[in-house]
Amino acid sequence: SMRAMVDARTVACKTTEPTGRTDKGIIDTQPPRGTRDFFPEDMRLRNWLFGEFAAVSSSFGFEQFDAPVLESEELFVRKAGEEITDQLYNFEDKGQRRVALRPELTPSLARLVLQRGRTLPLPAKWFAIGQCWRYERMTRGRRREHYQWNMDIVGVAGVEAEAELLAAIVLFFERVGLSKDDVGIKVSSRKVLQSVLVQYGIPPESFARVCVIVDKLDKLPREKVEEELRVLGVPPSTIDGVLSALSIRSLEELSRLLGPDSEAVADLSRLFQLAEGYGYKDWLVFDPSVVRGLAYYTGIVFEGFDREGKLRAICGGGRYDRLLGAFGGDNAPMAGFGFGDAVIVELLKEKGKLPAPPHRVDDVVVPLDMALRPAASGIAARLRRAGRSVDLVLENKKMKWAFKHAEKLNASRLVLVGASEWERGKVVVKDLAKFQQEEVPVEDLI
Ligand SMILES: OCc1cccc(Br)n1
Repeated sequence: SMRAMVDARTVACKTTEPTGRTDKGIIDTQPPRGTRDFFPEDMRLRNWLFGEFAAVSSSFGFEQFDAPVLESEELFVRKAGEEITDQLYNFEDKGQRRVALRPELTPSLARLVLQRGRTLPLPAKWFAIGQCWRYERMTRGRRREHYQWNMDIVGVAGVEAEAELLAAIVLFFERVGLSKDDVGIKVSSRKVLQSVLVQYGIPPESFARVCVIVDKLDKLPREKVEEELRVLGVPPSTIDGVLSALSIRSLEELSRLLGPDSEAVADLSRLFQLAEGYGYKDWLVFDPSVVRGLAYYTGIVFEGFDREGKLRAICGGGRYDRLLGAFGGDNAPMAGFGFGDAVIVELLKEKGKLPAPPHRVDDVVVPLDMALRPAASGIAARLRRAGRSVDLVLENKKMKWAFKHAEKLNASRLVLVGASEWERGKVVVKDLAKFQQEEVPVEDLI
């Protein structure tokens, strides 16, 4: 067949020329480095996952938004040494504009909020599911794109916003069959680190960079982190203070360290109290070593993790009250999270809970001879108008083939359009689940 020939010739050709064409003229059928194709079976899983994201978002009354994958580079240029901006997929376009493929959705959200300005009714509860990009040297062979679900609340200063966002994450986990024994959510506040740095006299303008470096503690050896902090002018004595604060594991201890009127303690205590109300307190783990790697977080931060500790963070988020100001606008309180499409699939696979949604149709319609093809097309049209999914057999096939085809498509019914029945204004409907058939007048067919 054509396909076999193409495959054989593709295999036979060793390398592709820079144009992507082999010396035999076949294009490279692989997707660009670091990207994925979604064949139908992959798309069915993706549609299932995104369907769960959207269902949770709407059960929280959130509205969906989107923005271009391509954004002005200035949206993402931050001087805090984040991995996400170091790996920006940026370039100059043919109009000499500095542009970038978005590495995250939050800056676009901020841009839309600024675009609406005071006309935006607050609180705004928006969600998005969008493809995000990074340009990573392929030495690490990691992906360069993923899809991320975001939920954000604009205009709520209290930790009630974070509690609501955490509730959405918990509901998602429950919906996909994961329990608090499978996953948890580490919660802290950047105000912990902030107050420690103030105690050690570190200037506030270093705060974002210190957070980005401290976030690497679970990725880099400690001396590497200490080295990066030292380069930033954070003396070793401060580092010890910071690291000891991050090893605290209870709010009582934190309160002793930071004092009774610490904002961090107040925020976290309130958050755990709300979590009790929602009923997801047991999903939370107070862990001040969680700072997250995005420069703009200012308060509560959190990240979902697998209790077996085999995988990277499942999701992450927090409060970022100063992002609009960083874009030159008036600040508004904001909190949100990002939830990628990769780790969750790995985790569900591990847990044997990854669905494999089958392709199916309601009806297969088969004309039993060529002259009845227009009639069969009319039957298919009628069924489709009634909302049924219909596979109309487009070539002249025998009954035996039609049966096998209907089974492959997990069809509920096989509708046969045959000459003798058609003369009487009827078609034969075989119920493939109950192994019974009946003659149905066309006007009664749905
Ligand atoms: O989570 C960091 C990230 C950003 C963009 C693309 C990919 Br893949 N990963």
